[in-house]
Amino acid sequence: MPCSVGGQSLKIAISARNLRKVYPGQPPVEALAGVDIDIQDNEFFTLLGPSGCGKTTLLRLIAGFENPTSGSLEMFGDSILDAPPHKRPINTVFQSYALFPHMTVAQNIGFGLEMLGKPKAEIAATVDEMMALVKMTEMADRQTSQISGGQQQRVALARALAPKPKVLLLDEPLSALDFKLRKDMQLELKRLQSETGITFIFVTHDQEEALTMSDRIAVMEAGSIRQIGGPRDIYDHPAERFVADFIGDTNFLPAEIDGRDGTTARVKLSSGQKTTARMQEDTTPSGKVTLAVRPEHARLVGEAEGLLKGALREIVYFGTDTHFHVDIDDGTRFVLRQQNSPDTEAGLSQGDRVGIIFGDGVAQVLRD
Ligand SMILES: Nc1ncnc2c1ncn2[C@@H]1O[C@H](COP(=O)(O)OP(=O)(O)OP(=O)(O)O)[C@@H](O)[C@H]1O
Repeated sequence: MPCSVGGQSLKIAISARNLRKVYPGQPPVEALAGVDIDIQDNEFFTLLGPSGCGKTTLLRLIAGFENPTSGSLEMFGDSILDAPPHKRPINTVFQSYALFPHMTVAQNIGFGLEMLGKPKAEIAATVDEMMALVKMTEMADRQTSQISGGQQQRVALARALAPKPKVLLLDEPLSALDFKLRKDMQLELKRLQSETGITFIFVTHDQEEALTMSDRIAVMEAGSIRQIGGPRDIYDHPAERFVADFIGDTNFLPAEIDGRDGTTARVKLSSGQKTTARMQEDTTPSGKVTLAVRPEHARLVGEAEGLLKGALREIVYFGTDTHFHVDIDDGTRFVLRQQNSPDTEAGLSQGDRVGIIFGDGVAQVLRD
């Protein structure tokens, strides 16, 4: 199913409409509550959300390990609901790599191809290609019980990529790795995706991981998708309180809508000062609203210049940056994060009256 974004024709790899999954039980669990999603061919797409929000269920429906209760699910324009898992050009990498410990690296990578009955020469060529791709050629003859966790992860990836699936599903594949290895593998996965051109659908509950790796992110909560967008879009312009809260730290401010021009709203803050804020195209807020402002997007100034005014409550030094906690006069707490330089904090102490400013369009109007 082609569609057009910015004049470019894009193919949709996976498309779901009103996809529901209810697990039977007492009471039944609605794991997906009507999901609409279009995942483009060749993109690194991430499903992000807290534990139990339905990420794995959505992957399992796409893979064919579960059937939906209702709704449609298409791959490149054709329904896949009647296709069993092995007939879908989709492969999955799980959190537990599920490698065969008594087989070598090369045998593990070639195993799926052998099951598919591919000719020996083709298997050998693909295994070589995959080992080079994940940089494991030198370990071809090692048993997978004799390699490290990070290397096992590479082998699991190579094995999943070997049959050249059109879509690769990755269910928290980095969560068993330590911090440093995880960082390295994040970059590695991104490289693998762009080199192979395969659509990656990646599941994580780690917001930083999602922001680092993804072309687009779907933020999920309680079986629903709350927002889909690029990392910057999701971070700088969260559409609702859940997204703003789940991804990074945010200040929430009461305000009143004073007019609108497209996606720009004129707003009046509790101090009576006016500024402009961004809003989603599909919302029509009026009257009292809540704004979100990231701590690093605001600056401390003298009280007279402030859009908001208040008293400095706490100064917390973090090495690279300092957090300033301000009790605003309307009773709310505002936290600012400023990068440290030799003159940061100069002359400021607890109890001082201060002003807070942020640029036009920096604040985001949240959906109710
Ligand atoms: N086989 C099942 N039978 C009954 N309920 C299930 C089953 N699998 C998942 N659930 C429930 O469905 C909801 C969604 O689960 P799912 O595993 O999709 O969430 P998740 O976002 O992947 O969570 P996590 O990050 O913890 O893996 C949860 O409430 C879970 O308890």
